[in-house]
Amino acid sequence: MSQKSSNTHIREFEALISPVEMRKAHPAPNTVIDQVLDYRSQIRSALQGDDPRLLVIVGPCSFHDQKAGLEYANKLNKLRQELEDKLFIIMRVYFEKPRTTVGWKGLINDPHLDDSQDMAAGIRKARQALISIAELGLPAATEFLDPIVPQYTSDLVSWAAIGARTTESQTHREMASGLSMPVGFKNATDGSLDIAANAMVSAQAPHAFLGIDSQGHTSIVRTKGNKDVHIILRGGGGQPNYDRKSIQTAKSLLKAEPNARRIMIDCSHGNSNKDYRRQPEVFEEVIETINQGEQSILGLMLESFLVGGKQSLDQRPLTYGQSVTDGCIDFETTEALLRKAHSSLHI
Ligand SMILES: O=C[C@H](O)[C@H](O)COP(=O)(O)O
Ligand SMILES: C=C(OP(=O)(O)O)C(=O)O
Repeated sequence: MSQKSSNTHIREFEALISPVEMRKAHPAPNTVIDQVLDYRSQIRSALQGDDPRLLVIVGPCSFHDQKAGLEYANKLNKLRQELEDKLFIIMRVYFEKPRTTVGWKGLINDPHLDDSQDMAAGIRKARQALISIAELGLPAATEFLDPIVPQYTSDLVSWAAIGARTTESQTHREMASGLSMPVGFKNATDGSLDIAANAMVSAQAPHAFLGIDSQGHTSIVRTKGNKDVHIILRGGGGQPNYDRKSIQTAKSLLKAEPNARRIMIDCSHGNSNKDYRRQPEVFEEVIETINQGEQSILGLMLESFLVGGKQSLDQRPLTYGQSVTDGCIDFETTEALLRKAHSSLHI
């Protein structure tokens, strides 16, 4: 009898409902879709230098709790409406966490936070959260990690990131070339910018790759290429890269069109040396750089939640509104920072 030679390390396969069935069960109202399309086109204008407002991608490191996430979204949305003449505020609604080794992989992978990995519920919860946030009128930003996921959620996303751990991956560049929204590529965790610059070239080109269609059928996915791409400077290798010299280095590497704004600065991660309390000083220094005439900066990213810091998932009960992944600044600090930037920005 011949021995089985494939799937020897697979425990089980569990079928998932198709993207079209999921979208039917949790439909996005037409008004919401129109708004997503409008937000994407406003981000494109900012990328091209036609809209001078500063993008601020702000919100929890990971979205783990519907109630706290929506409370945060409500507060942020009020601030967004107040400051929208100078700041284009978009909420970080991150459902997928790429880990350095192992750890909780986000709401889509493990929505019950107990290693049961009920991804069917995870995708459903993610979609429900995105609909609720969109219904407030607040644009959503997310990181796409698993190339299957966009078929389930991307209709509700205005801006997407490819993370530092996947920017060099061909699979992620191919996915980005087919995404419908502007995409930012992080520099590598060791600080190198080349992989992000290469990702931007790759994602602008058409590709063909294997994926699923809206019916869930395995398909050859042929993309048109996505011109709406930029770099995200997140620091790395023990060094920050939000200073003027690093911005000049990124500019010469990218050789961007004269008016384009193709650089976003992440105030967290390597730029804060993973100390969330340092995010405000990074943010304020970049605002100062912009006020001194630097025109290539599209926006800033902040990790922020209701309560400052982070907590371990081993701790129960969990503290309401506090990050279960990277440390975040609290909402009060975030609000003060954004108000100050709004009054000091010369745009
Ligand atoms: O933004 C989140 C984390 O920095 C990223 O997912 C890596 O986390 P880890 O190093 O704790 O695994
Ligand atoms: C994982 C993230 O960042 P990075 O890819 O820069 O580590 C993130 O922004 O959540």
